[in-house]
Amino acid sequence: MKVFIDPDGDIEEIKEAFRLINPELYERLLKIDGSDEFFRYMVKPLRVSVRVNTLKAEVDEVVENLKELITGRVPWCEEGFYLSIDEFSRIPEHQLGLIFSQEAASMIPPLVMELEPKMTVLDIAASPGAKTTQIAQYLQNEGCIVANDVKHSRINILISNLQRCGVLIAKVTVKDGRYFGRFRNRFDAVLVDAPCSNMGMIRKNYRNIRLWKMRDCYGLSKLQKSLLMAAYKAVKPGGVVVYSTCTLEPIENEEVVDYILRNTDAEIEEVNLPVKGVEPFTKFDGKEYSEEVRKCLRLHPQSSDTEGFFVAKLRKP
Ligand SMILES: C[S@@+](CC[C@H](N)C(=O)[O-])C[C@H]1O[C@@H](n2cnc3c(N)ncnc32)[C@H](O)[C@@H]1O
Repeated sequence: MKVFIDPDGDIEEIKEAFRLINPELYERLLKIDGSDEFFRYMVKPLRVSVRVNTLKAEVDEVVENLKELITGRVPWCEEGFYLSIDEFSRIPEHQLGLIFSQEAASMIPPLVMELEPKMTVLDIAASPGAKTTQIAQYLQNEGCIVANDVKHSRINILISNLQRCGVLIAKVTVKDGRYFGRFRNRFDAVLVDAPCSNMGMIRKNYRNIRLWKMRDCYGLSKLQKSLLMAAYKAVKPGGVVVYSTCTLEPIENEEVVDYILRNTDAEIEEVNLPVKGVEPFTKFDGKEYSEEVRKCLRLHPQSSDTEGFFVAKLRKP
């Protein structure tokens, strides 16, 4: 069944559509952010954005060539631009690997990993490789990225994106990310762009309204805690672990970060970028989380006109 919601329609009709399609999700969203603006942005089509792949092209050169299509810059990412088209996969810059289609919020995690050439980096849940290719450009193709994903079915797309973008330093592995916990203090930086319930992706595909189930979030939260714990073990002292999701569900976000803060010596740092978020939850649904989680970045779709997103920057002392 194809879901149709008019994003410019009456706000009560938009809310009613959520309630009819998935009452459980509707009730949860009311607790997370019941504002009219939130519901309107939850269904507003996402702006198309791309990142220039500086492994293959200069930003200025691509901007000049695409100037008719560019509608603005992503304020927090020098290489990020908004485009006025929906179907860019046929434009030569894409096929040549000069640009990568990437939602503006999803450009944030690699930006806060403090990446430098020659580093050894673990991307624990990497496919299809948007962030792996971004990490490679900040490493200037010097060093090593272990790009891992558990799903065989998603490995080909990861490899083809790495090839298209000219990434020469990635070693692709197919493991459950929890496996990497055995490599203690090995990596300079680790990214956990975790599998999640995709609540923040409703703007991208309304199908996510129907698919979301609270039941799934409990299992995902458990997996996310174990992946983040493995990542934390694997990072070197002084190194950064970034945790990100495209969901707004607190048990997949603040609760996961709170778990690491309570069970390790991890320190949390603020995400220092020109992007506006909302206050993270320190209390939700009868649970209390560390005050430190206030340093996380929680993006509701209306905060910076992005998908719903969450980022935490952790450091091992
Ligand atoms: C949000 S997506 C990653 C997107 C990717 N980082 C990017 O920027 O293109 C989450 C990924 O986690 C993978 N995944 C799920 N369970 C996993 C596990 N236990 N270990 C490693 N990867 C897992 C999924 O196959 C999926 O590709």
